[in-house]
Amino acid sequence: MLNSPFEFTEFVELATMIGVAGAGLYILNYFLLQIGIVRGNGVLYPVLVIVAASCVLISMVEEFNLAGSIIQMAYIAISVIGLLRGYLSRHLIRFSAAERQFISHHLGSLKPHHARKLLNAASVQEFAKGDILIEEARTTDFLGYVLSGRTTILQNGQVINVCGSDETLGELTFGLGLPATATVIASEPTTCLVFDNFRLSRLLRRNRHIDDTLKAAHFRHARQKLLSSNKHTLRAQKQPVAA
Ligand SMILES: Nc1ncnc2c1ncn2[C@@H]1O[C@@H]2COP(=O)(O)O[C@H]2[C@H]1O
Repeated sequence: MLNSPFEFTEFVELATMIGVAGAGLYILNYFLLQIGIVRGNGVLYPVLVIVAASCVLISMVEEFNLAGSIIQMAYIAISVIGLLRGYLSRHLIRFSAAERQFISHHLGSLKPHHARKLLNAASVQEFAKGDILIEEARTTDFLGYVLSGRTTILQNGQVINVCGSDETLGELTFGLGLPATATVIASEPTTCLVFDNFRLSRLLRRNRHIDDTLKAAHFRHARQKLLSSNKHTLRAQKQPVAA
């Protein structure tokens, strides 16, 4: 209880200062969001909103305002929901064995909740020996990661390379929108993680970080393929020509 008018005035001043600090925090937080320093779906933004709203709410003890209190309590509740949702999506994520194989080879740096979003656009598909996965010169919508099996890469009907497990196929057309550089045929029963082009493109448009990580993985992979293709060419050149 406040015993004297002096203490009451001090309390009012303290409450006002807390309210002003809360207002300042609201403005700062919003400014940081707009200039891209904090992310709306990160942890810092809702935490600062909770602190700011609590400060403004405390300042209303001195002069109650129903509409203002409702707004502050709603901000706190919505931020807590956002934090809970983020926590659950980060900690209750499961991956199948096939998905873990893909992540460990391609997306080691991607956070699990981002990897989950990416893999929600993929499904496991089986291909029989002789199935054509990609046709040269066509604008294919096949983007796949080989989980097991073997594929032959042909250009103008000539074998230029072979690709097996842990290799990606169709990444050039997917990234550039240009016709496929080669034909890809399953040379034995092959299992792939195949991405749904539409869902994946929509996700990458919305999430720059996943887009950058996937592109970097494709770029690294293209280098590996170039090296293996060069080896394949050198081996073919060393083979004696049949008389
Ligand atoms: N020399 C090569 N070695 C391995 N894979 C290749 C080679 N050339 C093309 N490819 C793959 O075959 C795919 C054909 O479609 P894309 O051009 O989209 O992407 C190509 C690569 O994934």
